Amino acid sequence: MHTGDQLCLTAADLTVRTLGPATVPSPLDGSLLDPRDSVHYVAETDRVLLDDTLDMAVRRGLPTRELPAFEPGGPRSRLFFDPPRTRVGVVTCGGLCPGLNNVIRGLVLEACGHYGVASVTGFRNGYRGLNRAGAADAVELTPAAVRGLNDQGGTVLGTSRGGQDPAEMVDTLVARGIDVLFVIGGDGTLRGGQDIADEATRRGLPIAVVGIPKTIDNDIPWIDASFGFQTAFGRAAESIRAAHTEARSTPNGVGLIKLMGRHSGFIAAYASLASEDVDVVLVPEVPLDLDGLLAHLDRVLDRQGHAVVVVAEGAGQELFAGQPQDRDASGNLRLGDVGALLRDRITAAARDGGRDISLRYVDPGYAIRSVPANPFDSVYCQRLAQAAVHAAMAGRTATVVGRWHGRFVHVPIALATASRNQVDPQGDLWLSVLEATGQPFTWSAY
Ligand SMILES: Nc1ncnc2c1ncn2[C@@H]1O[C@H](COP(=O)(O)OP(=O)(O)OP(=O)(O)O)[C@@H](O)[C@H]1O
Ligand SMILES: O=P(O)(O)OC[C@H]1O[C@](O)(CO)[C@@H](O)[C@@H]1O
Ligand SMILES: [Mg+2]
Repeated sequence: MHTGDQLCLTAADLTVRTLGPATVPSPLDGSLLDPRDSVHYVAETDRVLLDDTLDMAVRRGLPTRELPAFEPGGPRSRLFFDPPRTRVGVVTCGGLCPGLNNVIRGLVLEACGHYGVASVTGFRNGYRGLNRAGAADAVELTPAAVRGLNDQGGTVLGTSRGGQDPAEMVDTLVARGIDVLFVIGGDGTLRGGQDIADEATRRGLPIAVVGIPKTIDNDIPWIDASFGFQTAFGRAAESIRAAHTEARSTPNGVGLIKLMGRHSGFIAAYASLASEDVDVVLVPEVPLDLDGLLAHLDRVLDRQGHAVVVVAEGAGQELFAGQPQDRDASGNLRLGDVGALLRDRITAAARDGGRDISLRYVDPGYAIRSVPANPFDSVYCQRLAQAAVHAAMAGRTATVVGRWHGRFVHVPIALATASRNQVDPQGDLWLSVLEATGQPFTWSAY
């Protein structure tokens, strides 16, 4: 995220929607320390500052209380919903991501075990499960039903892409008496959640819609990281290590690894840094000049006898200019296959230059996102789920929970979907990549 984008935000942009006054005492009283002085409860007046450098805060020239800041996540002493009369719904949408099942389990355990809600319904196969026909497949989620889910990749509820009518989805919620809907997904899912929340508000229905940020691409802004991202890049790093071993074991060995990342190159950047032996990282955020890349590779091969190139699937799309662009059911662009293009062009350039290379092309594809969450993500998923239940029970809606600079916060969905988190080519992450790989700042200047 660019500093300039952050400085444009005001306190109003960070204000989350609330369904109404919170008057119901939390049932968490009694299960915790003395509620009068428990550090557990969040003070409603407290905030988590958006800016975490002194210079940024000073540049705003505002009194401290008026600095833009997020509402903190966590349990409130007063709730909007009365737990035993509250019905909860859960849906998972979009591509798979490590930790989906952990979040489902966490939501059920927190909502049932701690708040004692009336029921938790799982809607099957993404937003499709909320349309008239799909609702028939909904399942009851109990603590017993979610036991052991945390060890499994995928989503026990199923998922899908493709739009549904918000009015029909709200009809389903009304028919089933759902008061709180948790939407687990990426930017598309959050936009869908916002539509549902807006439709409910239009009808004067007090239904809370709270998002939990899922996406291996880590492209949701104003959140340190989406869940599953760390597991996914860890898995991707294993593929890079394998490709590196292959490359360095052969004269003029070239390892080419294609990783997911439609518009954001975080997986490629982090997995490459984790592997330490990458010579070139290509991300969607940095324009690619093929001649510059090929010239650089030639020098790397001269110098060390092998080379490792990591390419995010969204990199180098400018090389497909003029070709017809297709979209998936959710409206996401289908990208040109940059991995195959690079494989062919690197091989052809080496042949033309009289160099006999051995290129190994590795595309771990879905293997990085269908695995169970690693320990870090397991903890993160559980804590996000708890934060989501706290937020919803206190009446927050059109809100996504996340962590900002290490603290759990409530982010308005409108803000989380207004832009995309991307690798900043001027930022310190990309600088680390340049330092680790030794690749040039721009290809065209090569
Ligand atoms: N602009 C939008 N408005 C309303 N609903 C949307 C919008 N974009 C996507 N959706 C719906 O949200 C669901 C998930 O969207 P999508 O397939 O883009 O995945 P995602 O949530 O962005 O996750 P990921 O990108 O990690 O796969 C789909 O059912 C889709 O129709
Ligand atoms: O093939 P599918 O399931 O549409 O998913 C592919 C896309 O999903 C993502 O992993 C995001 O979930 C992208 O990086 C990737 O392009
Ligand atoms: Mg998306």
